[in-house]
Amino acid sequence: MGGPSAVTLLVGTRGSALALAQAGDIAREITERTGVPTELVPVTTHGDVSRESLSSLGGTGVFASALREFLLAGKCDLVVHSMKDLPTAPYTGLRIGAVPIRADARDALCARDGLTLETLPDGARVGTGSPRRAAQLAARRPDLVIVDIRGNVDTRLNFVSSGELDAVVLAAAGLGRLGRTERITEYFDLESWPTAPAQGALAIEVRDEDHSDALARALAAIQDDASHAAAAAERSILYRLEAGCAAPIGAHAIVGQGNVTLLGAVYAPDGSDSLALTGSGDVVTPAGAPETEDFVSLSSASIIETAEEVGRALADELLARGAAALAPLKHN
Ligand SMILES: NCc1[nH]cc(CCC(=O)O)c1CC(=O)O
Repeated sequence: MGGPSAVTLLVGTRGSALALAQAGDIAREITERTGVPTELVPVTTHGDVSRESLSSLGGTGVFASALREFLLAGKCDLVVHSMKDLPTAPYTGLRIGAVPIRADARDALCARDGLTLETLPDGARVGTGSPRRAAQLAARRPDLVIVDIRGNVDTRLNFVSSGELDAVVLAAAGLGRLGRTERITEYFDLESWPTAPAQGALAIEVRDEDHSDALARALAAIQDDASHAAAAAERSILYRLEAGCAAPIGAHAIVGQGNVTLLGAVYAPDGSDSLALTGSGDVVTPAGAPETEDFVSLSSASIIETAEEVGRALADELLARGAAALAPLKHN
């Protein structure tokens, strides 16, 4: 075997413009920070080619499974997922090796003529494929006509340019990665409009047993503990509720020095009711330990575990207060 300089890390990604943009960013960052060469390997998934709505596809895992099989088969060394599209159940043989610094977690309105949610005319047509966004829209503006749409980011923006819809709601992160933020007419703040668990975060998935030196250096170079812990806290709500990425659930975590705070909200699909709770916990790190590589990974694991515990406790509280009666939570 050659040394790390003889290895090229193969980065598996979906073939959509958004997936290629984010995987390209990660591949470039790995090479810049470690000197390890990287190469993108696009894989087509059922979620990319299907014209069915996200809710009818079932949501959970339609984008992830082809990539995961590709990785397990050894056809690439790591895959880049939008973390919000990644099912929360552990996948045998794979693990999340790193979560890089999270992008903007907010949702954004892209409306015609600079309109905002408040200034859209009565009965305006607003597109989204997400039951959570539909519920949040209906809660604020019951008069809106919510249209179930699918397609990649540019396809959805085109519904507005063509005049077919008055507005669409999209993730600010995706718009940013594609250089489309000039289409945003309003950002929704996370306290009143929490978004999908882990929205804006990427998950780098690797094979459990792959401990190659080049891969370990790549993962360490892009890992961001606070982003990982925040996304993990939000996702553990979904995991505990046995819900999928299509469930009408919003979450927003903030991981600061020594503390994690978490907001979780469950919506009735028609927006008529919702339940929002907050929780928090102290982040435990082994105090005074030297900053060795072992210390870094030990402290990551401990921050992430604490964050997940906060998410589980919040999910239990949501259930105790009737979340399951508000919305269909369990994925199929
Ligand atoms: N559901 C599709 C999807 N998956 C990831 C993103 C981009 C945002 C992100 O990386 O979290 C989007 C588009 C959107 O929701 O507007």
